[in-house]
Amino acid sequence: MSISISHISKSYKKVSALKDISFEVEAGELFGLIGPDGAGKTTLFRILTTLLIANEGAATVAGFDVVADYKNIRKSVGYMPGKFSLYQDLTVAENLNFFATIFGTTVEENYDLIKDIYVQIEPFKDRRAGKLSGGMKQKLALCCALIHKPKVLFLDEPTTGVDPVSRKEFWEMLKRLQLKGITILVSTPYMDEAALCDRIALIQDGKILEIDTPEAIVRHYPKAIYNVKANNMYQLIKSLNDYEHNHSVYPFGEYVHYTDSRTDFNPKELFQYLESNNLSAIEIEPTVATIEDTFMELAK
Ligand SMILES: Nc1ncnc2c1ncn2[C@@H]1O[C@H](COP(=O)(O)OP(=O)(O)OP(=O)(O)O)[C@@H](O)[C@H]1O
Repeated sequence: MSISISHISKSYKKVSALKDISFEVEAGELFGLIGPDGAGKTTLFRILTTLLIANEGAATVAGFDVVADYKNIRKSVGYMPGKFSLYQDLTVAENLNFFATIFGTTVEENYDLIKDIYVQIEPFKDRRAGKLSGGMKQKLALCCALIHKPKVLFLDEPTTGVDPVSRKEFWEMLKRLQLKGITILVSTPYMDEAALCDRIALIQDGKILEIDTPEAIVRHYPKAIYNVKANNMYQLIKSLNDYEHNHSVYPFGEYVHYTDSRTDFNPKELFQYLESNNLSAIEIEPTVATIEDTFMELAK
């Protein structure tokens, strides 16, 4: 077991950020914490990386208790916070050397681990970190979090604000790091990234809604789901929301995802209803649920 969290709660005065959270992450797992802004992801990361103390509960990381053994945890984990936290006035190379030095190691000693990532930012090694693009900053931050060869890597929303190509590359890098035996806990508000994890925990308002593999989470979706389209998106959503039999309605790309409250739902009936609401070019097709659908259903 690489991370074990048992009944953790944390409040900031009146705000209850985490409410009785428990789950475990296996050694070598790529585990995703999926939830919207304010769900409590950063608070949990800060507790696990010993920067914050929980009000209740206990947790261990790499076998060490987050309170009693905090010094050992700091040596064994890498943490990439959500906000860029490297030294903006130091160059790429200086930042990396700095982090290696404070962990009592050298860039050369662990170069193998970061090589794949570092070669991409090496052409800019003399550029100040503050002057890098978003994707470059993210790669440098990842190199700095890895430079002491951590057993467990914590990545808090590493792809927020990063372009789609860099996001894809980043996840490919994570998969390669996982193959090197590093346990990874990564948080993201992007549901498409959830599918790339071995297991995920869906979190909202400080509570875990479900924990499972992405495939199983989608399989547990309880309803038949439909892609609905028409000539006027705004009017379509309004009409569906007004439809007395709707169970859920929300925009999903160019479609609206619709579920019906009845077990004997007939799409033709809905078609006629939409027509009577002056909509045209209507399409109603069954579709498969995504993690986002499951999240919306559980969060209802
Ligand atoms: N230092 C603080 N003082 C008061 N409230 C806080 C503090 N830090 C976080 N909170 C509140 O705790 C809740 C959880 O915040 P947290 O930052 O852990 O969520 P998050 O899932 O990481 O979201 P985000 O991506 O917005 O940071 C939110 O309601 C937030 O406003």
